[in-house]
This record gives sequence, C-alpha cells and structure tokens, in this order.
Amino acid sequence: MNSQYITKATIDDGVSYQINHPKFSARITELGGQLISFTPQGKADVLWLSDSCPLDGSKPIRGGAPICWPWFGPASGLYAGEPQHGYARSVNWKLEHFEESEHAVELVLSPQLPKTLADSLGLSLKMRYVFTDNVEIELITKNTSTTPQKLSQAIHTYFAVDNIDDSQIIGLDEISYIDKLSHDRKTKQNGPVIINKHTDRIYLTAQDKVSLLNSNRKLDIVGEGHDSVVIWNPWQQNAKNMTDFDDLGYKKMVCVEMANTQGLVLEVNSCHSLKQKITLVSL
Ligand SMILES: O=P(O)(O)OC[C@H]1O[C@@H](O)[C@H](O)[C@@H](O)[C@@H]1O
Repeated sequence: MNSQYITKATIDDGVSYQINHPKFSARITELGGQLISFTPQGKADVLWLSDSCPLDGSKPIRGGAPICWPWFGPASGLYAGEPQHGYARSVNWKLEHFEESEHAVELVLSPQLPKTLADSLGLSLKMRYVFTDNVEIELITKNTSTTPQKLSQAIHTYFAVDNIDDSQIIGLDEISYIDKLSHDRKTKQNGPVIINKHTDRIYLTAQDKVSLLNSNRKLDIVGEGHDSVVIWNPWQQNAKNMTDFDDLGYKKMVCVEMANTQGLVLEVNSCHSLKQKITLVSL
C-alpha cells in the first residue's frame, strides 16, 4: 500500500496492518479491525494480548481492544443464541481511508457484515483510530433503518500491567456498579478498584476519565459517549478454563471498557460516537 508508515502483511496466519511511526508502533488485525498492540516510542506495549489465542480468524482475538457491537454481553430477544458481544469482533474489517503525517496517523475501517445481517440490524458501523504518542479509538454507529434502534456496545480494552497485585484503578470512587458475579447486585465503590479475585463489574457512569496505575506507569483512559465503565479480570481458575487465555495471563491484564449498557436508542438517520483515548503518563 502507498504509505510511508503502514504495511499490510500476513503475520501469525492473520492479516494485519502494522504501523511503524517515529512516535509509536501499532498493529491492527483485519479480523475485528482490532488494535492488538500500541507501543509509544521507547515504552512497553500498553495492551495485553494472549499468547494462547490464534490470530487466524478461527475465533475472536483475546486481547488488544476488541469491539462489542451491536450488543454487549449475551445476545437476547430477537438475537438470542447469537454470539456473546455481537458480530464486530468476528468479521473482517476493511480499511476505508487513512491519513498520515510526521505527527499522527489516522485510519478509518468498517466491518464487512453480510448485507442481509446489516439490513436486519438497521445499523452501520465505522471505526476511527487516531495515533500519536497516544491513541484514540472511536466507534461511530449510524441508524440506517426507518425506526429507532436500540444498541449496546463496548471498547473492550485489555490493558497490560506488570503485576495485577500492584495495580489499581482510580476515578470510580463512590460510583454504583452492577456486580455480575453477585446476581447483578448494586454496590457502591469505596476507594480505588483493586483486583484480587474474579471481577466482572459494570460501573454506571459517564465519568470521562479513569486511570490505571501499576508499579511503573500510569495510563489515563478517557471516554466519551459512554454510560458505563466495565472492569473485568477472569482470575486464575477462569483463565485456566479458557483455551484462548494464558494460564497466568490474569496477572498481566485488566480490562477497562468504555461501554453503553443502559439502553442507548439511536433515532432514524442519527449517529452515535463512542470514544476511548489512552494516554501513557509515566510515573
Ligand atoms: O469471553 P468473552 O466473550 O470475550 O467475554 C469476556 C468478558 O467480557 C466482559 O466485558 C464481560 O463483562 C464478562 O462477563 C465476559 O466474561
């Protein structure tokens, strides 16, 4: 392709866009249009990727920033029985457009959903990545049908940490969350979020910024257009039970997801933008 920084290549049996830029390097897979690596120049990768997960398209990629769309969690209603977290992470995405300069690289991709499926959903989706020494991921959904459409979604980012025992998430103090592991009981957060067991929580907030601190770095995670922040770590036994999750991977990651889980409705012809911006702030 005619780019100074982007190359398209087959790596590990899957097609990826590799971006090598003076300010960062990044990799986006065709499967899921998924960012699986983002490394600001001279720093360690901000994202976690399971070594046990194939990248050949046989299953969604476990790591990086998968997209849950047009629903988050198990499918229900008309779509009962369809894949958990929707279709976006299981189809190939097409690179529609890119722009690049010595300061930044921007890419726009769209999922290649079968036409009958896209028509029945009544929604279209585009993703925009803007990279500099930070990365902004934007999901833009449009209602292409003639009736209002309900939607849920998440940017399901797996963040790398040196050691989960030394990590904490700040910015969610006093916020109510649904504990999915406790019959959806509503609880209020008290202080920073510490992960020391299986954790699966939906914080009911449009709070714009949370930070992930671990031994040697701080990441600011800024959202826009969300109504929830989801925190997930499968912990030891569940990691073992998942064939695509490294047994000890739970010590090296935590998912912090900007999401809409509370019944977002898109009016006819209108668009919704969900963003997650990730900035590495070294301590
Ligand atoms: O295994 P999956 O489908 O990628 O989902 C992983 C997790 O994703 C989280 O966002 C959900 O809250 C969890 O309930 C779920 O287990």
